[in-house]
Amino acid sequence: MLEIKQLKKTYGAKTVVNIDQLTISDGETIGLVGNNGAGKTTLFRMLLDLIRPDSGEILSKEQNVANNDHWKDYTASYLDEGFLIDYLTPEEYFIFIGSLHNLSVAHVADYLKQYEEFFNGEILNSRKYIRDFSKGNQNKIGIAAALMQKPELLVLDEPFANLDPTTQIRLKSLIRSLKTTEKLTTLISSHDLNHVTDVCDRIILLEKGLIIKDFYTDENTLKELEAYFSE
Ligand SMILES: Nc1ncnc2c1ncn2[C@@H]1O[C@H](COP(=O)(O)OP(=O)(O)OP(=O)(O)O)[C@@H](O)[C@H]1O
Repeated sequence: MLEIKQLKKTYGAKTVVNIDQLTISDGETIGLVGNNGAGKTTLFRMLLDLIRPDSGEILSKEQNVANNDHWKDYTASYLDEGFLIDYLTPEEYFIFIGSLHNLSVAHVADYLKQYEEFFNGEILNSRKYIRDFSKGNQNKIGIAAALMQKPELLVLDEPFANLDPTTQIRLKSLIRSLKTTEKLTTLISSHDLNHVTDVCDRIILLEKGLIIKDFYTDENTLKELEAYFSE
């Protein structure tokens, strides 16, 4: 699905992403971990062509994301509330996103039914603008909207942050079920080592833009990561 080659991004004198080679296969659920400033969001932003690398490339289905738009047909993402439209209600936003994917209002309403539990009664029919929702509820809106296009690749930046424990657990079930039913490839950055090792089958550890570890999760992964981060 993805191939990263000699990717570098610098800000001033500081190299914030420096990845020589990385391949991500179809259907993998990848957890990107690393302390503040490790380069996780910068990597995601380059993957979504929101910023350009200084050198190197990111190939999605063998095509450079910086040179063509094909990846947009099958890639969904929610990085932060900048992806939302503040002055719309959630319903208006979902209908707008649906229209981008040629979905009718009725289709969108039908799609949203499956998120009833995930929304926990707090999102729909609330007569509030998106800007007036809590950060956690904004996350839920962004994630549900991202999934509307039935993506093959999903990119989520710290999706567990600001979610209540019940929704964190529901989000993990959602990610697992999309992996099984849709063979979705997912990239998640997270500071929550527990959740990320629980839901991901592969962990990539970034430090100062470099990949320090890249391994498949097993029953020892959480302990190994905790040991690494407590050094
Ligand atoms: N536009 C920018 N201008 C200058 N420096 C930047 C810019 N964007 C990011 N950086 C720097 O790049 C480094 C990596 O930032 P990034 O946000 O990718 O880290 P992160 O791993 O996502 O961190 P966090 O866990 O805190 O979200 C940081 O040192 C940050 O200050």
